[in-house]
Amino acid sequence: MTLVEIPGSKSITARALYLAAAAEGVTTLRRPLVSDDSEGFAEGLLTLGYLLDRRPGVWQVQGRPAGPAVPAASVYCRDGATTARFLPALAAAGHGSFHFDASEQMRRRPLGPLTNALRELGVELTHEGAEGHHPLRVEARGIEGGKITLDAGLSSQFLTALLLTGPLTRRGLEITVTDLVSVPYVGITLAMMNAFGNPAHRDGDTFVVPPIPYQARDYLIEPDASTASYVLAAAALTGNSVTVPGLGSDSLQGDLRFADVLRQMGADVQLTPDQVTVTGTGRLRGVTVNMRDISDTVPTLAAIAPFADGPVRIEDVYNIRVKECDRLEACAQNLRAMGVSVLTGPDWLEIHPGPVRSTTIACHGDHRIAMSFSVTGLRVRGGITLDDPGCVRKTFPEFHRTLAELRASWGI
Ligand SMILES: O=C(O)C1=C[C@@H](OP(=O)(O)O)[C@@H](O)[C@H](O)C1
Ligand SMILES: C=C(OP(=O)(O)O)C(=O)O
Repeated sequence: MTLVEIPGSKSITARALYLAAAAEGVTTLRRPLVSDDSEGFAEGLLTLGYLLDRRPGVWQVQGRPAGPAVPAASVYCRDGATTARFLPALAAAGHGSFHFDASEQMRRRPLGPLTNALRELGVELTHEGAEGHHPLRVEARGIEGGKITLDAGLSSQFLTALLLTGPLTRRGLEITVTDLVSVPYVGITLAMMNAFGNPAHRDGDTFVVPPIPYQARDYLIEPDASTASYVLAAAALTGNSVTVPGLGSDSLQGDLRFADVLRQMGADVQLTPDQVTVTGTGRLRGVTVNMRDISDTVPTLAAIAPFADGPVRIEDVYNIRVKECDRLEACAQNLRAMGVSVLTGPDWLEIHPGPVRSTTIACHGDHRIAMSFSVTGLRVRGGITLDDPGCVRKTFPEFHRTLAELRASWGI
């Protein structure tokens, strides 16, 4: 059995930073993720005038329930959709003139349902380029609050941004969703809002957020379940064993359900409240899985699928086409380049077992494509080459070292 320390959850770090910034008092965050996404989020807060002290393993944030501490700022959100979607909503609840922009990759990703909802709430917001995309300008004068409807069928982050902002409005928010993907991420949002003192809750298709202020606290960030998927998949694929401490049945993260997919495929999975162990059994069965709730792990499953004993069909994942890249096409393209037979539809892909040959993976600047196909490389003669190995910095800067250490401990 090999113990692997996985860095903190990107989603929980982003929410914790938002909640800490909006709370009354000083919050201490323990084991935050240190990566391009979370540093981009923290630097966005610094640009908005919040006070942050970042030491190894412990970040402290001085909360400001009134909103940004500066009258004007220009925030660069890098590639991070949590930064690019949560911070404009935070700024809108304050007072001042705020400009937001992001990388080319992030500029292409949708924002419209969120910015339309903010406008519906009375926020003066203009898109400077394409409508519904970064860059944008927010003239913030606080938010009164009230009832809105939202289409979160392309991204749950639109809903999370509004939920997090609800307690900063004067009357609170009632948000009715007409569609919603990535539901477990909304569960993380509500659980963390509750942990910071706001009793936000879901009532059918409506989310209710009373205008009750957040309170600062001490908060421990769990390891990232999507990041863990690579080492868990590596164990299942190579017949080895991996334990991830700090991530077990007590986790807030839906992506830990990826371990259930590995179990369904034949791996041995042991889950305790605070750790998960996956052991490969030498057998990987073909499966059909609906991954709407856990779509960040689609590339991980696609990457081990050719070694299953039957087709692997992944369904209901339309929104992976609007992630860092069109992940459905990127998975299919790279698998085909390795000689694997793949069928795709608007929201599904089906991968057929067969021999896999060495190739250069087109990462499309997407950390998950790079990390997933690095796992495939463990079973390919000659390995695989990545055209952009550095893109893993978005969520897991130490990925290549961690994988090399695993290989060394397993002798492969
Ligand atoms: O709220 C979050 O932290 C996230 C929600 C999910 O996005 P979508 O809701 O866009 O699917 C997920 O893919 C992303 O990595 C992180
Ligand atoms: C989709 C992802 O990131 P985000 O949407 O937060 O940029 C991801 O990390 O897989």
